[in-house]
Amino acid sequence: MIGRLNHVAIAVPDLEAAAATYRDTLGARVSAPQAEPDHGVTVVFVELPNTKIELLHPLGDNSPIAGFLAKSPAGGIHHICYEVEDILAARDRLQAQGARVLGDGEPKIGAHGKPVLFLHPKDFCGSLIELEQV
Ligand SMILES: CC[C@@H](C(=O)O)C(=O)SCCNC(=O)CCNC(=O)[C@H](O)C(C)(C)COP(=O)(O)OP(=O)(O)OC[C@H]1O[C@@H](n2cnc3c(N)ncnc32)[C@H](O)[C@@H]1OP(=O)(O)O
Ligand SMILES: [Co+2]
Repeated sequence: MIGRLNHVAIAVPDLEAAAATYRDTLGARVSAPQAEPDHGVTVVFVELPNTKIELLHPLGDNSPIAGFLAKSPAGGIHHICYEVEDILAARDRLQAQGARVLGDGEPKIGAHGKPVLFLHPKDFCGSLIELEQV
């Protein structure tokens, strides 16, 4: 069901510093910061030859990544995103197997303009999973 690795997301306490680290120290191509108010984050994309890194910083009072950064103030890997061809079919199959789909279970439009869903980390080896329909 899952396909390519779309991105790995890293929650960071200082977005500008993290972008500079990837651009200046690691020599990667990084985007300008992009506010995603529907998701409670500001994101910088790092373009790699085979995938993307998503640098995430909390936006607003109820950011879903605030608790994660409170527990890991230096930042850390927050989620991995796999591509799926049919996100509703994937959701239904996962729920039928007992997996918890986060939020109201309906896909939202993600940072790449495609529908996304999140799966509870406790159901997937301690890793938060994002599914993106491509
Ligand atoms: C930019 C848009 C989009 C894209 O297109 O790419 C994005 O990526 S948006 C990214 C941000 N959005 C989300 O993360 C949405 C889904 N996330 C959530 O709903 C919540 O973050 C969460 C996963 C339910 C966690 O909520 P929180 O309130 O922080 O934590 P809890 O205390 O309820 O956590 C329960 C349990 O899970 C552990 N946990 C939390 N976050 C993670 C994580 N990222 N990876 C692994 N484990 C995580 C947490 O430590 C708790 O464990 P215990 O302490 O053992 O109970
Ligand atoms: Co993401």
